Amino acid sequence: MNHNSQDALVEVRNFSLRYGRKTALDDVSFDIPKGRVVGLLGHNGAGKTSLMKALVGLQSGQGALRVLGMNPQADRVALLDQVSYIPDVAVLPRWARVHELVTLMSGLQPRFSAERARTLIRRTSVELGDKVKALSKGMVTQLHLALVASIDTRLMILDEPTLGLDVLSRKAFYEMLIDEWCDGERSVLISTHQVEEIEQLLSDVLMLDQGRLVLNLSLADVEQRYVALAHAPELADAVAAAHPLLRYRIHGRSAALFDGAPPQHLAQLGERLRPSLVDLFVALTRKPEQAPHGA
Ligand SMILES: Nc1ncnc2c1ncn2[C@@H]1O[C@H](COP(=O)(O)OP(=O)(O)OP(=O)(O)O)[C@@H](O)[C@H]1O
Repeated sequence: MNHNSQDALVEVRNFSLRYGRKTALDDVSFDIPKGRVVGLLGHNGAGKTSLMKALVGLQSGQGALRVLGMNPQADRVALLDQVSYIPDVAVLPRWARVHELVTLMSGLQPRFSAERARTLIRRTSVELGDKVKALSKGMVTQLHLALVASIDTRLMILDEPTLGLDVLSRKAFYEMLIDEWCDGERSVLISTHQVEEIEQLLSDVLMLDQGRLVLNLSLADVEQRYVALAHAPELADAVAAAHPLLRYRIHGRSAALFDGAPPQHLAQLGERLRPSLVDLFVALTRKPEQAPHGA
């Protein structure tokens, strides 16, 4: 995602963030242009939440951040009005009824459209007369998305929004996000551990590994750059000698993942496949001691 910074909604340059002696983000740089759906992937503790908090000015660090042309630390109040942010521990007031939340938001948020919120809530299984405390976890998440998507902003930041939801609720959440939010102008940055589910939605991917950005690529470029090669088991030694990033199995077949084209003699003997984001994630973020001793 190295685009003309003029239309970047987010610009991060050499950004590091420490908690005491613990480095949570280490010299991270990337842009998010408009119209993107960017997945932020990383193991537990990789720095995803720290990065998202920094982008909305809730955490400070060293380096340069610009979000919607603003400095998140200096312009935090103005920025929080213009970014739709759902933190990982999002809570809605339990005592309220849904229509009361809509009224409350209208009073608090100048860019909030109550009419749009009611329309979006009608898409969910939540009723306007329901009490928040009577809703299931999945319903609360849908409601939260409906409320946040009714704020007219250009950037949505979602920190593990579907944590704890079943597969149908997750699907409903993502459908609403794509249908109601992504219009080619707005962008969304979304962190998740459910890599397989979100892969089809993403235009770009950022991978963090222990605070370092190990991948920043569009999905189209991922496909160009990385090659998965399914091969006969007899070729295992020859494949290992070519130093793939990962040796694993695809649909029960031996396979290897290469950064760039595999050597010609191997490419001819194997079948080139599209690597999945999960496989790439594993390859780029595993610790050396986790490397298998044979595929
Ligand atoms: N308030 C804090 N004080 C000290 N260390 C912290 C604090 N918040 C996070 N950390 C540390 O910073 C690192 C990054 O944490 P962060 O929450 O950003 O990771 P994450 O990728 O969001 O993880 P998860 O997927 O588990 O939510 C971790 O090592 C964590 O222990």
